[in-house]
Amino acid sequence: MYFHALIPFKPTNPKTRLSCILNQEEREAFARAMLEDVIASVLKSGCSATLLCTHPFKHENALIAVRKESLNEAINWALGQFHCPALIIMADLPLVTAGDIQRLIRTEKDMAIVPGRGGGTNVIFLKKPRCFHADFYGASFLDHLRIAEECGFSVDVIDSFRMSTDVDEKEDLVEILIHGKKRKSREFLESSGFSIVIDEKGRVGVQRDPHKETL
Ligand SMILES: Nc1nc2c(ncn2[C@@H]2O[C@H](COP(=O)(O)OP(=O)(O)OP(=O)(O)O)[C@@H](O)[C@H]2O)c(=O)[nH]1
Ligand SMILES: C[C@H](OP(=O)(O)O)C(=O)O
Repeated sequence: MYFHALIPFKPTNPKTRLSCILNQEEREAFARAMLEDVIASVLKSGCSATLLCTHPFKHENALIAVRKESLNEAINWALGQFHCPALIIMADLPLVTAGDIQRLIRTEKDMAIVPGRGGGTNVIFLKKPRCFHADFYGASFLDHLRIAEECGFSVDVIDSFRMSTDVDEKEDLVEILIHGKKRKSREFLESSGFSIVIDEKGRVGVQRDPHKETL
C-alpha cells in the first residue's frame, strides 16, 4: 500500500532542549541527520514524504511545504488537503524502521497512533484525515485519543520502543548511541565526540569528548 507521510520539520534553531550540549549550528545539523533517518525509513516503507517546514528547505527525495504558523495550525492546514489516508510522523524519531511504519499503515482500525514518552504523540496514521485535527504539545496522546473518540474512530495504539523514542533531551541521545546502528544521527553524534558513559549508580548517560565541545 502506498501512502503519503507528512513530516513536520523545523530546520532553523531546532531542538532547543539540547542547547546544553549542542550549539545552534550543531542542533540544525543533528535535526537534519535525524530527519534523514526518518525519510529513509518512510521511503523504504513504500510511502512518499512531504516535509512541512517552518522555513525554506530543500530535499531531493521529499516534497516541501513551507508553513510559518504553529505546528498544530500547519498540520491541520495539511490534513484539510488530504483526500486519502495520511501518516503524520515526527522528524525526531531516528530509530524508526520501515517495518514499524508498515505496521501502522496496515492497521484495520480507522486510526493508528504511537505515543511518545512523557505524554506526547510521535506518529499518527489516519484513514479519514479530514475528520481529524491535531493537538500536539502537553499530554497530546490523551488529547488525540479524545479527538479520535469525538470523530467516532476505532483506534490502534501501537506499542513500539523505536517509534516511541523521540529525541528531545540529552538523556535521549543514549538510545541513538545504543540502538542507532547505521543511522545518520548516530554518525553525527559519534563524529561530534559523543559516547555513552555509566555513572557511579550504574545509570547510562552520554559524555562528549572535551576536544569536540563548542559551547
Ligand atoms: N511545521 C512545524 N514543525 C515543527 C514546529 N515546531 C516543531 N516542529 C517539528 O515537530 C516535531 C516535534 O517538535 P519538538 O520535539 O518540539 O522539536 P523542536 O521544536 O525542534 O524542539 P524543542 O525546541 O526542544 O522543543 C519535530 O519534527 C520538529 O521538527 C513548527 O512550529 N512547525
Ligand atoms: C510535539 C510534542 O512533542 P514533545 O514536546 O512531546 O517532544 C508532542 O508529542 O505533543
